[in-house]
Amino acid sequence: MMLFHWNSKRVNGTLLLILSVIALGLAYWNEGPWLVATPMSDRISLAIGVAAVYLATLGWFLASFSSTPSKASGKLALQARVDARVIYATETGFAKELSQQTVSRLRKSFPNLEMLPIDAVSIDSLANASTVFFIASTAGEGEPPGHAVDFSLEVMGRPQPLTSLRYALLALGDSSYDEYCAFGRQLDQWLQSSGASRMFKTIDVDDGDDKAVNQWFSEVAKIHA
Ligand SMILES: Cc1cc2nc3c(=O)[nH]c(=O)nc-3n(C[C@H](O)[C@H](O)[C@H](O)COP(=O)(O)O)c2cc1C
Repeated sequence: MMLFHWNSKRVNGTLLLILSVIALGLAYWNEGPWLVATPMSDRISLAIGVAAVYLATLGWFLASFSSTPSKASGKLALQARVDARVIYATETGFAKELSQQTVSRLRKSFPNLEMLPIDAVSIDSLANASTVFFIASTAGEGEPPGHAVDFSLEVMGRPQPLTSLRYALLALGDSSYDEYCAFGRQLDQWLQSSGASRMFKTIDVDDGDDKAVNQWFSEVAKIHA
């Protein structure tokens, strides 16, 4: 379900709309020729008063939508912000196995971490996630695993708005194939073109290489909500 979020654009837009309605109302009220003269001092005081009320209202409005959450709502807000996932794309199961191990190592830092196969991921759920750990293998001749084909065509078909997403990627492959880690690389490129930020350099795993897998776990251990 999409929730309505008050961001600065919406706040500014709402204020502009309110001010435009007020301006139209005042224009109607002031029909007839406009008086061009130096305002009297009581008018100047009134204008300063109105400006002060406007600024105070604006300050209150912005503060109420962007301030630190109260204790009661803090837990909920934190959970919404730290929406972390481990997403895997696998042909023969290795990426899923590594995902399970990744989840158990990250559980303390990300209590609400979710593990998902890539075919269960929509662009909305990615855009709403703060942190994603991808583990993706390559199949065929440089192709995505079978359950990742729809995602690669439909979601990765063009850059998406993922600027608030940070990610890490473990690309599984075998350098004896011409298209080494091709799907992992496509995924990485697409995430970059979508504005997501890489938390650390993408790690390639050549034919299950333990050293690369251990490097992944040590990098992952440094990541916190
Ligand atoms: C039929 C087949 C095709 C593969 N094609 C590629 C490939 O094109 N490029 C590559 O880097 N690795 C390729 N691999 C290697 C796998 O990506 C690698 O073994 C990986 O660890 C498998 O992970 P998974 O079990 O999660 O699918 C292929 C493996 C198989 C069995």
